[in-house]
Amino acid sequence: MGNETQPHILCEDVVRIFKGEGIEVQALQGLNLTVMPGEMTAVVGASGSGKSTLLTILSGLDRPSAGKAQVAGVDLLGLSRKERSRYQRETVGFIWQQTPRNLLPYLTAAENVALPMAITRRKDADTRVASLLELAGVAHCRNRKPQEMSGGEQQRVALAVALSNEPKVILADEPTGELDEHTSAEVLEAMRRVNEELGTTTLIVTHDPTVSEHVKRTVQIRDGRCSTETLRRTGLNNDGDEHLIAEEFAVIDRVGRLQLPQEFMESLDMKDRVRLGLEPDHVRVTPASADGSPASGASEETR
Ligand SMILES: Nc1ncnc2c1ncn2[C@@H]1O[C@H](COP(=O)(O)OP(=O)(O)OP(=O)(O)O)[C@@H](O)[C@H]1O
Repeated sequence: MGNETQPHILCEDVVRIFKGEGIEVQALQGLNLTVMPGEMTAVVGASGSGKSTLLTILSGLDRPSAGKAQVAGVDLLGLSRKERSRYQRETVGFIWQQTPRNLLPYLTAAENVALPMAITRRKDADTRVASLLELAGVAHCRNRKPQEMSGGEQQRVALAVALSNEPKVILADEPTGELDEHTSAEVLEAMRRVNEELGTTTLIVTHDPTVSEHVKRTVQIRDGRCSTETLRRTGLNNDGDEHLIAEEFAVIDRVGRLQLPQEFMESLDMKDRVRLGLEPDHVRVTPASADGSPASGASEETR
């Protein structure tokens, strides 16, 4: 399994620039992301924020213009063609939004799950097919072809397919994008169960904010960078009952850059420059007026 104290997903200052006729789009603008082994993380963001670009890079289908991207110790910048197909077959498993991309229409669920193992010549394929379909909650679909299954069942079979060669990391691109809320919840629940039982590191990229309710960690991507993170954990209230606690954090990178929430900036009319003050246990950020003097109501730093 390699060194499990190393991140399973590591992006450092990842930049992806698309150049067209006279225009240049910076889809990723120095993105930093670390996902440790066994974590299940959702990356959420508005349309155009760079989510698909990130997933395409992590899946080995595209390369960053600059920066470092590693998955399970594999450096995605320097992959040869052969190494890339091995990476895609054995190191990562994929679930795409469009079910035809996940499953072959003329094969049954069991045959779809067995197919990647035929390529890697696994000897335990039969028992794995049964146990993975069971784990994904679709054992009853074993002999059905995709068109004989609901959208949610197809995505859960896709999860079993993605797991067939025991990947270290599952990458899912909008896996619930074409499903209603109830069916989405079933698919996400299956993903959570797999993550808990097999410990497979899971990254879900989505614009659907309800996905956050099913994972412990949600990273918000804005303008091609990770801006905030929400961590969820269970805690006890005064009556001793368990309840969910969600805490939002700003992301700070290795050189100290962080993004202030838009609403904070608007509320205090912060633009162009701010004053920073180091306090014993926090850093103070104070708006400055255009000429550099403190904005009205803001206190001057005492020396
Ligand atoms: N091949 C490409 N050529 C030019 N620009 C691109 C290309 N792919 C993505 N972009 C641009 O990069 C930015 C990020 O796109 P990306 O698809 O990663 O966003 P997204 O968050 O996945 O959006 P959505 O949720 O709509 O899929 C957008 O401005 C997009 O127009």
